[in-house]
Formats: sequence, structure tokens, C-alpha cells
Amino acid sequence: MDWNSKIREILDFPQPGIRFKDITPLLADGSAYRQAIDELASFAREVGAQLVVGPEARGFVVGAPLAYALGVGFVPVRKRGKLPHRTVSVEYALEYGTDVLEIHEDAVRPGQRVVVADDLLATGGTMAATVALVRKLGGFVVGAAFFIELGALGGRDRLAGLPIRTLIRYD
Ligand SMILES: O=P(O)(O)OC[C@H]1O[C@H](OP(=O)(O)OP(=O)(O)O)[C@H](O)[C@@H]1O
Ligand SMILES: Nc1ncnc2[nH]cnc12
Repeated sequence: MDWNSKIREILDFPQPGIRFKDITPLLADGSAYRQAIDELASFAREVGAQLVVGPEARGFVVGAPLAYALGVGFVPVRKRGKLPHRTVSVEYALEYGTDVLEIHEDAVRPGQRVVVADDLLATGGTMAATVALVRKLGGFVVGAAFFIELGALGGRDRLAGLPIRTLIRYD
């Protein structure tokens, strides 16, 4: 699959200097979307995923179908104040700002094998925070799956030691 042809670049969104990778063309193409999820599902099976955790919002369009393909549960990580039950939280930085991410305190069982999933790995701040939340609950993060990696931003270094699968990398 020519993944690059399914990803649109928007310059200076949401801030000047950002080259925004827009995955909506990939999502709109049913066979490309299915193939993307199937490739990440192969990886998640290899690492023995028992649960998928994905951060709001684009992590939901990767993580939820990935969980469905695997036949395991999906747990949302959300921005501050959105989850209704008791939460644990962590502050994080991303390519264009800082925020707080939260997870329900009972969302992961201790020792459960978790794959974390998102559309894009940039600085790794979002995914490092997601991994930290899973570990706070006692989960065992066995891998991280993304459609896109922006290699120049060094996100891989923030996830040191974790098996990572991405469909396409931009340097
Ligand atoms: O590796 P990082 O530097 O953390 O950047 C990657 C994150 O940034 C984007 O999410 P964003 O916070 O823009 O939220 P959205 O998914 O709600 O659009 C993207 O979907 C990743 O979650
Ligand atoms: N360049 C980028 N494109 C799309 N989403 C992003 N999240 C962080 N950096 C991004």
C-alpha cells in the first residue's frame, strides 16, 4: 500500500511551522483503512495484546477498530475532565502545547498485556503519557502501534524499549 498517497499534508496547521499530517483520506478509503488496521493487528497479535488503550481523539479511530480486530477490549485515554468515573492523570507536552491526560482508575487489570495505539508519533509526549497511565494501573505495555511516525521529532526515544510498529515514517 502506498500509504503516503492516503495522507494529506497541511502546512501551518494548527500553528505556523507545523506540517500537519491529515489521515482523513486514509480513513475515507475503506480498503486502505482496513489494511492499515489489519497490519497493526498482526503486530498486536505478535506481542500478545490483551487490551488496546488509545488517546483522544485520533487514537480512538486507530485503537477501537484495532481492539475489534483482535477481539479484545478498548480503553479510552481522554483529555482532562471528560471521563465520568474516578481517574488517574498525567501532564504531558506535545508538538504544539501541553495538556493533561486521564484514564479510569479501574480500566486496566494489573499484569494485563496492553498495546497502546494512536494515529501519529511525533515528539512521543502523548504516547509516553499514555504508557505512564497504563503503568500506574499496573498494566504491562507490550507494544505501541501508529499509522505515522515523524522520525525527526524523536518520539521513539521517549518509548525506549517498547516494540513499535508504524505504517509510514517521515524524516
Ligand atoms: O507525539 P506527540 O508530539 O505527542 O504528538 C502526537 C499526538 O498529537 C496528535 O493529537 P492531538 O493532541 O493533536 O489531539 P487530537 O487527536 O484530539 O487531534 C496525535 O493524534 C497524537 O496523539
Ligand atoms: N505534524 C503533525 N501532524 C498531525 N498530527 C500531529 N500531532 C503532532 N504533530 C502532528
